Amino acid sequence: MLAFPYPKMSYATLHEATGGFSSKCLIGDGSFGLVYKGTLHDKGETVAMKVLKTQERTSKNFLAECEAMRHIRHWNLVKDITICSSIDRAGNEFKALVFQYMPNGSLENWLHPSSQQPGMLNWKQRIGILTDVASAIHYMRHLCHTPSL
Ligand SMILES: Nc1ncnc2c1ncn2[C@@H]1O[C@H](COP(=O)(O)OP(=O)(O)OP(=O)(O)O)[C@@H](O)[C@H]1O
Repeated sequence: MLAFPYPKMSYATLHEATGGFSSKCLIGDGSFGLVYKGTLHDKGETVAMKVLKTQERTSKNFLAECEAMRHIRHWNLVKDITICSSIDRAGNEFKALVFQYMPNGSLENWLHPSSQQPGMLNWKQRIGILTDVASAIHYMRHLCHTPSL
């Protein structure tokens, strides 16, 4: 088990929040894991949770990544709420990151809408996004070079 300095969520809480990791709650598939939308029943809060793929679950970098994310404070970067490091019902190692839920979908889909979708962003909005992304990258670069991390 990982030692983590703030409250972790249990597997049971995440299981309940997603109706047993139901396909109806599946909202994304990234390189590190599947992303589910869930509702925390005690708080009524909607969250996104990234359930790490098997090969990532044993990664020694997991805790280091969580620790780095704990320091992120930027208005253009999603906040992580907590982690779950547990054993699932089948007895396998289970690791997930829990984030604030972003209701507007993927930025990629906004920038490159499919042919069925109207292109909803004008150039002024696109330049705004460009500036925001540059600001977040600048912040992350600075954070990576901070000696205390
Ligand atoms: N906090 C969130 N709120 C809402 N949806 C999210 C959130 N995080 C991820 N998603 C959805 O899940 C998808 C996959 O996210 P993820 O971060 O795993 O991968 P990615 O950034 O799209 O790609 P990669 O992991 O390859 O860099 C996103 O495209 C988005 O649609």
